[in-house]
Amino acid sequence: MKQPVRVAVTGAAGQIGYALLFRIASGAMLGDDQPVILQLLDITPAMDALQGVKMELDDCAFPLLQDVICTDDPNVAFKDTDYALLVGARPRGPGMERKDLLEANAAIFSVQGKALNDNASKDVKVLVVGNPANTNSLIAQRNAPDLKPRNFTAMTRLDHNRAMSQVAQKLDKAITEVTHMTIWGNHSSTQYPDLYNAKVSGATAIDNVEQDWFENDFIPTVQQRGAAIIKARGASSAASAANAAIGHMRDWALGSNDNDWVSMAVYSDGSYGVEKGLIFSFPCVCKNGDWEIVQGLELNDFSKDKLKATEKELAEERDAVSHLLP
Ligand SMILES: NC(=O)C1=CN([C@@H]2O[C@H](COP(=O)(O)OP(=O)(O)OC[C@H]3O[C@@H](n4cnc5c(N)ncnc54)[C@H](O)[C@@H]3O)[C@@H](O)[C@H]2O)C=CC1
Ligand SMILES: O=C([O-])CC(=O)C(=O)O
Repeated sequence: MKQPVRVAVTGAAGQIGYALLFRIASGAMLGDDQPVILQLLDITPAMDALQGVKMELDDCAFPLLQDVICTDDPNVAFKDTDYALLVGARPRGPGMERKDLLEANAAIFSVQGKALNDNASKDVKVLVVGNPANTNSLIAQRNAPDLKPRNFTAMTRLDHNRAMSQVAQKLDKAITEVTHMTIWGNHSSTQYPDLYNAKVSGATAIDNVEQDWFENDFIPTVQQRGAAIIKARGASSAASAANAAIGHMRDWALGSNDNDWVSMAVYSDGSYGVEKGLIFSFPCVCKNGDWEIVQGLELNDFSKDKLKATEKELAEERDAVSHLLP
């Protein structure tokens, strides 16, 4: 039997939390031989609701779940944690862009970055889900000087999965036929879902769809999918977001599929000309508990323009929170 690992989840009493915790406890994230201790953080007024979630976790009698800690103190939630899923943040409503949440949410991530720095395992793997996810991840990273910058990531896996699904449905193919998808940049309406490098049944995806569909249907559909869900459901995506978080962490911890890659917003090392230090979504492969940016992909002028636009937005978001970046 492996030693248990500690998994901190913030915003654990919220709607993504409700779709996420049971899957972590079941082994879907870290494997069905890996015992877990859940360390759940929410704000003080949510403690009753969080206790209710803990009661339900208990009532599942998950063999891998060794303990559940519920707290409103980030220093307790992040104590010795090996994985941290930072979900707790306000969601947007209709008519808002995700960056409109910066003012409400940014401060949360400076506090939590410091608490991670002071309490977490030095190898903690951090995934930021709360929006605007890339910039919140940057804030947490910059407030955690003793941790490795590459251990702070943000979630674009949901966009990646959305893009795969759009292509599969358009071409009437099984989802497993769609590979090598890339979301470049920000988890926002400037993100660039790239079909020049994606493949369908091994062939270049862009060659199998009309240019007009790619530019005027596919790209805006993927960019605006979060807003479409808010409009339809009256609440932002939750189960699909939790599913993407499971996929992101599972691949990072256990390795991504051979002969494919995944999209992860990670600390830019300057690859593809992207400003160093931004948390930017790239194509990544994961092995041995680490990620690496896929190098050498071709970017034509169209793609380069799209990368520049989303990079510019990320730089603007960063500048807007400079007071939180030590
Ligand atoms: N990156 C992505 O692909 C996606 C990101 N999101 C974002 O995830 C976030 C959470 O969404 P939902 O679960 O639907 O929201 P929710 O409102 O249902 O839950 C958020 C939870 O966070 C808690 N919270 C607020 N401040 C906190 C703090 N300082 N510390 C700990 N907990 C805190 C709240 O009390 C609440 O329980 C939102 O910002 C949303 O926009 C949602 C979908 C996809
Ligand atoms: O759109 C939102 O605000 C929630 C989210 O990030 C998504 O569904 O991609």
